[in-house]
Amino acid sequence: MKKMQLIDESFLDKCKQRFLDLCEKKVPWGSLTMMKDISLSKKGAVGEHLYYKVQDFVYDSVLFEYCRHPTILDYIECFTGPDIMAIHTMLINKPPDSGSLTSRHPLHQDLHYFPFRPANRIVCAWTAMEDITPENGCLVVLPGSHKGKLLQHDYPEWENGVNKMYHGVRGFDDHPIMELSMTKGDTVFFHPILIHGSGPNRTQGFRKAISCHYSCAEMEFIDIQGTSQENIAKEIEEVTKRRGLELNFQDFWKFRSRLVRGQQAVK
Ligand SMILES: O=C(O)CCC(=O)C(=O)O
Ligand SMILES: [Fe+2]
Repeated sequence: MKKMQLIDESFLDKCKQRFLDLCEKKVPWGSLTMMKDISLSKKGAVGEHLYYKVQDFVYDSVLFEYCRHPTILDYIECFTGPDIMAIHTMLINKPPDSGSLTSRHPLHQDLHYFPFRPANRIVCAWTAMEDITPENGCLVVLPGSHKGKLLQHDYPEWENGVNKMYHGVRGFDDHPIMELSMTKGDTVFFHPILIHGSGPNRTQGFRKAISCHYSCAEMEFIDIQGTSQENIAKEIEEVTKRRGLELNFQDFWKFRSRLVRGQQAVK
């Protein structure tokens, strides 16, 4: 589902400024995660040219307003019901590609990252923070793929390396894809099984989008042992350990989610 100019431009400009302030360390990072592009990092890029993502902004006073946007939540409620958690937050910046094509995002299903179900009660809102086209790396989707199953994900074998956590599915490169050109403020809502990704940014400008995954408050956490999600669980647990948190995959997701409407589930 795509909604035209759902979010107003001045709010998106505020988010952009927040991102720039974070890149330049003008505001403390706190519990935010700032991620560096692997090839731009090797080339010595800094600031907006280096960071491709800020995650975990549910406690950031500026960016969290996106997750609580009343119009977005009215659409989200159709999928989740009245008690809504923001579970995964990202502002994705695509700096001009260094020529190594690391600004691509491989085709994937977001459910790969989530140890809770049911999938039909999870939905992503993704808003273009500027005009986004095939040239600067728009979203690409495989229409109808949300009716499929969760597939095996691994790091793609790209010549110049792959950014952290960019796992992808294999065998879909020849499938017909749909490119989602969007103007600033346009928002897409999509299912966590939908196969999607994004192309490289071949322009000299930046491409930014802000997104939040939501779920109903009463999700069931699942044991992913013996499933295709073991590899991402292991990777996430290693990262949290390095940060001194020692959270398991399930607790990691509980820790970073926040109620945005209705009531928290009591368990
Ligand atoms: O904004 C993009 O390029 C796609 C991001 C995405 O699908 C993700 O991080 O899961
Ligand atoms: Fe995704």
